[in-house]
Amino acid sequence: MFTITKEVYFCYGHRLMKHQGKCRHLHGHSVKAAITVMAETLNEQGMVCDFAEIEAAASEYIDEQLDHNLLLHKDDPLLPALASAGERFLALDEHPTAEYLAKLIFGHIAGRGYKVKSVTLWETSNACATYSEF
Ligand SMILES: Nc1nc2c(c(=O)[nH]1)N=C([C@H](O)[C@H](O)COP(=O)(O)OP(=O)(O)OP(=O)(O)O)CN2
Ligand SMILES: [Zn+2]
Repeated sequence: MFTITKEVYFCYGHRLMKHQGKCRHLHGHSVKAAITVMAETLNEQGMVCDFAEIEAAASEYIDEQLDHNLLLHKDDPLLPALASAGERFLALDEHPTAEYLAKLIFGHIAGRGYKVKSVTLWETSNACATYSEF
């Protein structure tokens, strides 16, 4: 089995409503997502696929949905105020943790036909979460 990994960088604001500490308050992160795609055989170019293909598949989702956005749980009481102020935000079905964001990115890239092994989201320089289905 071959694997390749492409890293993409983006940033967002969020808060974790149920967090017992400081993360329940609005704050932001500049993050790295490491996307690993696998293949049993190489294509005619000798690749799993071009790194640029993974970046393109990731960026079409990340740039539109996550990057420079405010990621909040759909039940966050801030949502009505943000909407009436005309602020951009994304209301999520689950808490905007690194785990859930890794799963969202995984789902998008897998949905584009790539055999994704894992997505690891580095939320800080020393903390990451990984989603995989294999
Ligand atoms: N399992 C998870 N734990 C935490 C998440 C998460 O997404 N999944 N998120 C947060 C905060 O949003 C934020 O990422 C803070 O992380 P943390 O590493 O605790 O914060 P610091 O950078 O302040 O850590 P230090 O290493 O102590 O500087 C919290 N937990
Ligand atoms: Zn955070």
